[in-house]
Amino acid sequence: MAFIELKGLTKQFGGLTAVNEVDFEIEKGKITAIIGPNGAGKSTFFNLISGFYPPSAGSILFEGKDITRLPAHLCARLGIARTFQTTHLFERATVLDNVIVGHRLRTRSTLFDAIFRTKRERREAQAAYDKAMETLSFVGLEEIAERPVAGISQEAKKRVAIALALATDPKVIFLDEPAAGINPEETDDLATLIKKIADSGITVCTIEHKMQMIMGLADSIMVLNHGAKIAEGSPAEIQNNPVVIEAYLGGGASA
Ligand SMILES: Nc1ncnc2c1ncn2[C@@H]1O[C@H](COP(=O)(O)OP(=O)(O)OP(=O)(O)O)[C@@H](O)[C@H]1O
Repeated sequence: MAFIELKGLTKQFGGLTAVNEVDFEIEKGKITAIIGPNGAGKSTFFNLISGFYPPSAGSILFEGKDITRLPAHLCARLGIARTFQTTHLFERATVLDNVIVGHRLRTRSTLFDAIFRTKRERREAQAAYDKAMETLSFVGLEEIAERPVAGISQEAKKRVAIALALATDPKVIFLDEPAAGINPEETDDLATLIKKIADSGITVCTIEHKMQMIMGLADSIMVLNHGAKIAEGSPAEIQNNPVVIEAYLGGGASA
């Protein structure tokens, strides 16, 4: 049984087919990258597998269970987490409070518990705090836990976004362009963190434009172009694939 199996995955927006009959498997414990030229359908594909858009056709199996039409919050409960752009963070809240929100998704106190501070609510609040601190330590942000997000670097914000997803104890984490907008040295540091996540047993699937980073990091790569899968394989196979080179260079170029 494949860990995640996609069959004929398709998404249409009006007359435009953004993702076109993609068959793909994501292997447990590995780092998989989705790449492709601008407008290839990467973000749409990402939104389909993390439950943010229902597909127009096709199916998604997670550990053998059909999750094709499962909404995002229920996908999260099964262990599927995704990051959002750093613009989704609460800038005026602390790093720690941002991550606690991620953990709370998984706890179950009702409004009654929250108002009357029941034992269960207090227990859950403590668990959320402990989990957030553990996650911040994992991503290397323990020392700035009490700082407002507004005052930290862009690279630290990227780590907060990842910590938020990790706080839900996922089996798989989907990263949306984790290295966009940061410098080469920070990109290397982030690649080290992504490797650490995979080494801890969490499957990683990432969209990224930074080719050099992906080639050194991914176990396998899937290439989308005009919504269709045009190649998949190891970084070496993808780098030497003439169809991929053609898609990126627009044909004709001999580079
Ligand atoms: N919500 C939407 N409504 C209509 N069209 C959309 C929507 N989202 C994406 N598209 C279109 O689907 C196609 C694929 O877009 P998508 O954003 O998935 O590509 P991408 O590979 O992520 O691009 P980029 O690398 O530029 O972010 C594009 O033509 C885009 O205009």
